Amino acid sequence: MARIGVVTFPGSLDDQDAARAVELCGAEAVPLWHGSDSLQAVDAVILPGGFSYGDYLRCGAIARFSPVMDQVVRAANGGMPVLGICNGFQVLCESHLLPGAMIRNEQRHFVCTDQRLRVETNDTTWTRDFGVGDEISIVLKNGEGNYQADPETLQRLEENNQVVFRYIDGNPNGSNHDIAGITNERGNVVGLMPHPEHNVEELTGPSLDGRTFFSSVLGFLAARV
Ligand SMILES: NC(=O)CC[C@H](N)C(=O)O
Repeated sequence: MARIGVVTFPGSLDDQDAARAVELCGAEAVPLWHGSDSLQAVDAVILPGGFSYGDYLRCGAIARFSPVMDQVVRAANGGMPVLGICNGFQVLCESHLLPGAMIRNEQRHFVCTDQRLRVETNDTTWTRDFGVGDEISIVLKNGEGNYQADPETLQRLEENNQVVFRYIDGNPNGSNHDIAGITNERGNVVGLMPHPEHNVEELTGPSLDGRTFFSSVLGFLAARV
């Protein structure tokens, strides 16, 4: 059975939900403490949502220096699948595994909503089971989700097909190019502001679109063995 590591930083909020989603989708969730310098032989890593280190400084700016992140960066650069959800996406940007940065939402309010997204590429480890152009609904809940990058970076992301998700039916936070999620050039590292781990069960609905992230990575790992 595939082993998916879920990192817990001080202030992580959604690590338990991410672990539950991993198990519902048929893998073993392996808890990884932020102070550990071992990834415990996991096959993939999820950096979950929350308020790591209390969101002091920019969100994710302190978590980046957690000992476990040295291992995550090394593994990601070696091709391991890594998914950063919301605060996890912020940590991936702060760690320079993904380009750009997040600033406060344009309207200066915390946003909590069922957000419509368009899938822009399925050429990543975490989106291979989606169709390009699929429109999905995933929970969005953050205060610092306004994705910013310089014009050259935005152009490179667009030209390389590294924009993975775009907000549709309105931009909720002012993100450049309506960007909700991006990937690295290799497609193994994906970060997004919405929370797929909250869209995996009928009970909490409204969609089950989050499951496709987990089926995607599990399919990738199964094909690799
Ligand atoms: N849900 C989250 O992960 C929130 C991330 C971060 N604390 C923010 O408000 O932007």
